[in-house]
Amino acid sequence: MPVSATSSLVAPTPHDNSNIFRRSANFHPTIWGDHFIQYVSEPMEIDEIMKQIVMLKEKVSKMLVLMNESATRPLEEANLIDSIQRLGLYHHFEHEIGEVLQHIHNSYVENGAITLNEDLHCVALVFRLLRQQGYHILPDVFKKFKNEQGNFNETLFGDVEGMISLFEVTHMRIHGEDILDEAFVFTSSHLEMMTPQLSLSLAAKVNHSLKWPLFKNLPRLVARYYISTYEEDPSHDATLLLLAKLDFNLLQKQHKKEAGELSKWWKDLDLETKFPFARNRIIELYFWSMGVYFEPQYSLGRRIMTKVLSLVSIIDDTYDVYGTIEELQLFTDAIERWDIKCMDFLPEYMKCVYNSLLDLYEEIEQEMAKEGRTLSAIYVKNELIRLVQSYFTEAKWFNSKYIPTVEEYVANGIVTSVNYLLTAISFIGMGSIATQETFRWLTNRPKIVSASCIIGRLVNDLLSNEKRGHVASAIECYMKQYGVSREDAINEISRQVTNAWKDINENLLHPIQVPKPLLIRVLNLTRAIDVMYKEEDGYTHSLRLTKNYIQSIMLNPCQI
Ligand SMILES: CC(C)=CCC/C(C)=C/COP(=O)(O)OP(=O)(O)O
Repeated sequence: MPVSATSSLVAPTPHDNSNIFRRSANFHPTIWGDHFIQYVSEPMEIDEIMKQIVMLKEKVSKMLVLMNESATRPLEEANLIDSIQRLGLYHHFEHEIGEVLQHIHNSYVENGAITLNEDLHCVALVFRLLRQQGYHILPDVFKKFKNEQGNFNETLFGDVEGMISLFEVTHMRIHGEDILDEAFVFTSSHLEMMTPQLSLSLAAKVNHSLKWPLFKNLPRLVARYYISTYEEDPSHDATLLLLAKLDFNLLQKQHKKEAGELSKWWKDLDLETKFPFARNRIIELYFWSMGVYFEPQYSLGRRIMTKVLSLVSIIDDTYDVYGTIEELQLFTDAIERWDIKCMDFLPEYMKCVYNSLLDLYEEIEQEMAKEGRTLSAIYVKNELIRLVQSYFTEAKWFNSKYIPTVEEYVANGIVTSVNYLLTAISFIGMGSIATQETFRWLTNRPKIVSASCIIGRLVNDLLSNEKRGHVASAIECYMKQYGVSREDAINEISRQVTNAWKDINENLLHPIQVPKPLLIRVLNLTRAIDVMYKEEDGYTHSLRLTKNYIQSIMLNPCQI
């Protein structure tokens, strides 16, 4: 897909700006202001904590090795691994966990089928852990929980833990797994009905699972929640809990500092004053980037991703809300040419974002040069150009009141979901495993990334379609094309989202085409959408759920 300039630049005719009708979206102002800037100069004082963490890690590592050597109790092993993962510690024990799961696979799986003769919770837990690891396990093992009529047994209603575990599994289902489609309907509907009869704590657990299923949640949010519930469980392992808390707090300090540095960068550019019509959400964007990779070594990736997103967000608002079609033509041309000289041809207010974008691209090039990966930067530039071209297509459609077909809309909308660009940027932060070959793979629009883009576009449309002042959303396109009600269109679009998740899940199973850590970035990008667009557009309206997320993982430390 070559990128080329589509029209020539001409200097804008001087005009009286005050006569131009400009739309306004009235976005709420920043919640955070300069709050995070104070953390830039806060001392890290990590030596003592690091020593403690190293010691605790050794203990947990020994626990895993010992368990693997004496491996006779799969439930115990699976529970330990599950706790380590939920507590946000997986990255410390990747190797040991891999060994234990391999052992479980060798001992309890034959021809893809789990042979464990255990209760629903145990079977579902082992299934989930193995599938998460990439093993292609068959869901036939759940047949034994069905009755002669082929329905799931009503006796399972008494087994809330088992029902929750099965519900969690269903989010990893792939195409053709009818039994897991049925299990999803069975568990979600019955768990919801059961909550009034449960104890307060169990009902809270059920409600949390229903709203934030593990597989679709962001790992830091999972960790913060689980650290508090694990502590309340009398059978918790004290070593594991202490390690989780210390590690969480240490990382939180790093995240706060990084967010503070980005806040300062944003403030120094003074983009808030220069683009009063745009959303001012630098901290929300850092949270988004942290969702993609939270681990300490990905600081560069988080920095670059947040900066790019903050400029993309201004550009999106310019195309959706503020810019006239003539101005947008000029900006699109300038981006296609990618040349600082184009600044002279842009309206005054656009110059700053154009200049900042070119500066940022230079920063990315320099960072990549340090790692001997200069060529990688070009993929980011190409994705940015495609994004802006697609924004312009939407603006032209809106301007001419054209309602595209669903196919036309989605082909363009998967680009404006921003996830192709974000995947390329996430690879920038992954070091040498993101080779030229993997970037080329990305350029060929692999299914897993396209599915993530489809989810990004459609979920955004499902949650914000009523309030949009711009191009017709997927729902409206579908309603017009097929002459159906809004409700029917929403059902169909939701079905497409479910299917796209199945594509993602399928492409995470072995054999995989690129290193798993790169695929995890795509998964996390998609999780970020699920979290951000939970009950509302939590990016635009960040005062409620998003604010709580940020407070819980970026500000509130765990009490030791
Ligand atoms: C993925 C991220 C964090 C991108 C940066 C900001 C952005 C464009 C958010 C989506 O806004 P929107 O809901 O207005 O998008 P659209 O205009 O495409 O509907």
